[in-house]
Amino acid sequence: MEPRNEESPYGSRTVSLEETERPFEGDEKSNSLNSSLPTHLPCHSDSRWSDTNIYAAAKKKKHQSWYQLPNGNWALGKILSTSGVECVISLLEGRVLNVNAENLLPANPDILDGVDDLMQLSYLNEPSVLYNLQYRYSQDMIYTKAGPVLVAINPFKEVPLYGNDYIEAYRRKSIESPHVYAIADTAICEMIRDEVNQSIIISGESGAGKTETAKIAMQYLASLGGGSGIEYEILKSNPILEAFGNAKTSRNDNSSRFGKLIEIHFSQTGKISGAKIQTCKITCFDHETSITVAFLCEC
Ligand SMILES: Nc1ncnc2c1ncn2[C@@H]1O[C@H](COP(=O)(O)OP(=O)(O)OP(=O)(O)O)[C@@H](O)[C@H]1O
Repeated sequence: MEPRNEESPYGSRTVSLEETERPFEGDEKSNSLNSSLPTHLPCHSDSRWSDTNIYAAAKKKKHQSWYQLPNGNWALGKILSTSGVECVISLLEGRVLNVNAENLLPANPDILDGVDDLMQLSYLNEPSVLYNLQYRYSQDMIYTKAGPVLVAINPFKEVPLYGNDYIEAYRRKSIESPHVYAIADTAICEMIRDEVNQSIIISGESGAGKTETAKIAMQYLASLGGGSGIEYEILKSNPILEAFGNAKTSRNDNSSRFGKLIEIHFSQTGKISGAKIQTCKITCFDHETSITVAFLCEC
């Protein structure tokens, strides 16, 4: 997460809260997001976000809204009334607050809960994105698209999303859910169709799951075969490299202490014909690593 933007309308403003005894009538969306959201959320004062202003949203339809609590968490609530810049909002947890409208962001209708592409959200603001990712994650849907980008959330447990059946289904395109297999498949198809080299960039903070994601993508590419068993040699190089270059850190028991650039070469027929793995030193910032593993699929 990026540090809080001090110029954000939500960052430095002191919010006065007036709680009343008004009972809350309940609502559909879970309020579990409130406690689990990070306390330091980046906010946007950019004009791009001005169309998400609560006035516009509240006037169009009586949407639920996100209210950023003074501790930085987002809480879902329903606007009861607006007067000038002030709004009365009823939070799911039961509190009714008198808040500045600029501290509110519109929430999406329930029908958009859990959409598999964030681009489908009517309101693409931060709490809505986080809510959608959390909603999917709670159902073991760890992959979500953000247009052409795949967002992967580390499940820290086995999820039944991998293996030959899934690989076959993604190859036949009988599954459309976002997945690393789908990304690898697109790269292969576009490489063959356009005869242009493809790259898959995997980035994230330490422990985010980059190395595992890279292995999953390689598993898919290896399933395309190479004829000489080269694809299995590529996969088997992982534990050897990890034995030399990984170490336990406070964030990850199996943390890569080097960056990796893996080139996979393909024949004209789309079979793996070779590979080259380059390692590079990673830069550490405050004991964190943010490395990028890049795949180059070359024909
Ligand atoms: N898709 C996944 N399914 C199950 N567990 C996962 C998955 N991705 C990551 N993990 C778990 O998270 C741990 C950390 O993942 P990984 O080593 O890939 O992180 P990383 O981003 O490469 O970290 P570093 O930058 O420190 O090397 C793995 O050892 C594994 O236990």
